[in-house]
Parts: sequence; structure tokens; C-alpha cells
Amino acid sequence: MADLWQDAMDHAVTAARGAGRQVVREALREDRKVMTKSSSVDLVTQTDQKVEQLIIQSVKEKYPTHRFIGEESVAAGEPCVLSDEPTWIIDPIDGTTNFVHGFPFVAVSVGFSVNRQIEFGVVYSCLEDKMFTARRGRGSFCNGQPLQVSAQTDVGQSVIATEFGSNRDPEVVDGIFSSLRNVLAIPVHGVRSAGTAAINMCLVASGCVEAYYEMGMHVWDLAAASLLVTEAGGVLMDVEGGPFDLMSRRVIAANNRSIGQRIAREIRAYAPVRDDAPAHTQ
Ligand SMILES: O=P([O-])([O-])O[C@@H]1[C@H](O)[C@H](O)[C@@H](O)[C@H](O)[C@H]1O
Ligand SMILES: [Mg+2]
Ligand SMILES: [Mg+2]
Repeated sequence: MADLWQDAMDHAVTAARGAGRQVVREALREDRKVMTKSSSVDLVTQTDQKVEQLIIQSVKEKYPTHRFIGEESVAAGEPCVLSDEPTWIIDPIDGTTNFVHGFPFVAVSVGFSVNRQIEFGVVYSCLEDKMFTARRGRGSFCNGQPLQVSAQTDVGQSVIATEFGSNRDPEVVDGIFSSLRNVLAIPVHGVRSAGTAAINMCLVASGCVEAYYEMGMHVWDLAAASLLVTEAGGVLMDVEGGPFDLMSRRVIAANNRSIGQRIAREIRAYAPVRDDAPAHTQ
């Protein structure tokens, strides 16, 4: 059967690869002017803004009725609304801190939802030149090769990915360290941070790490890579073990439910302001 959204997915792949190669990689050769958003460690550059505008413009020309949730557009005051309409969910640079410092994990992330369900996800890891793609019901791939989550069932033989985010509120930082301590003390083989939520989730999809958890990231960090995880055979859940909610800013992405639930028991959960809270949705 013909795939209704194949053209759109092809467009996302071309746009993400083009932006990653021609804009992000080129910008890494030059001085990067750094600005801040919600706090002094929440960074943004002109490259983030340029990539987002390039992708949105190219999509608008082809699909004039489609909607957008873009990280830098929301930062500039655009609403953050996930409706039933076809919606492109864009993180122009996931891993901006990495980008600023030249730490080599930087991704362009493009998810696409219809009826609030992710139809395809594209994550281009710009420096590794890896194109991660997933189409709902049709599997996950890296540079065209199928991906499969790890078969590990013993959490004690697992590597877990997480991030420290950009919230430096002492209570939030204490919670992050308390969760990290508990996870390490399971004990697991190790804990890793790629510096980008999307690439952490692609690592789960690739079978290199068994689970990734974080609180405080946003829908644009997760949208595309969430499908990479499930299409590679993994599961998504809330940090307290309940159903995953794309707008809640909380996630565990795991190779299987039992490892996900085991990690959930160790997390000191808090509730960040949701992405669809009124201030963001007007
Ligand atoms: O700002 P950005 O680089 O697009 O995205 C950030 C990265 O994914 C980081 O790994 C995660 O810890 C933050 O929560 C995100 O905001
Ligand atoms: Mg991001
Ligand atoms: Mg970003």
C-alpha cells in the first residue's frame, strides 16, 4: 500500500541532512556567538535559529497547511500546540552545548505527528554523518541499516544514559544526583551522557545502551527519537512507570518494560512545567 507520508519523510531526511552538512558542520569551523534563553546555561546560537528557519521555510513551500512546533520559534513566543493536524516538531540543533564546545554529538531532529501520533522521526547526527530514520509500523534504521534494541534483560548488565539538563535549581540538581546515585548503585555497568536527548534515544534504538531517562527536556527533543525507540522494539514510559506523555517533559526509553520499570523505581521524580501549559500554548 502506498505510504501517505513517504514524501514528507523524504523531505525531512533531505532537509535534516542538508542543514546538518551545510549549516551545522560549516558553522563548527567558525566562531559561534552564544546567547542564552531560560538561564545562563540554556544556550542558543544563530545556527540553531537559521537551521530551524530553513527547515520550516522548505516545509511551508511544500505543505502550506501543516503546523509547526520548533524549539527556537517557541522560544521566540510561538505557541507550543500539539493538535490532530499534521505537525512538524523540530529541534534544529539537539546538543547546542555540545555544538558550542565542539563536543562531537550534535543532531538535527525532525518529528512529524498526525492525530497526536508520531508518523515518522528523523535524527541526523551531523558529525558522525549518521541518518537515523523511523516510520511508524516500518522499523528504525541508521544509514539504511535496520536497528534493534538490546536483548539484555538483566539491569545489572546494562548501560544507562541520562542528562543533567540546564536547570540549576539546587532542589532539581539534588534530585538528579539522587536518581543517578540510585541507578549507579543498582549496580549497572555504567551511566553515559551524549549531551543530546535525541542521540541518547538513538543509542537505545541501536542497542548500545539499555535505557535513557531524563526530566526537563522538551517535546522537540523527544518527538523524532521516540519513534526510533519503539520501532526498534523498545518501550517508552513516564519516569514513574506510567504511560509516556510526549508533552510532560519526562521520559524513560528502554529496551524492554522490565528494565524501564526497574529504572523508574530509582528515579526521584519531579514535574517540570508541561510543554502544553497555558503560557506556552497561547
Ligand atoms: O537545547 P538542546 O541542545 O536542543 O537540547 C538539550 C539536549 O537534548 C540535552 O541533552 C538535554 O539534557 C536537554 O534537556 C535538552 O534541552
Ligand atoms: Mg534539544
Ligand atoms: Mg535545540
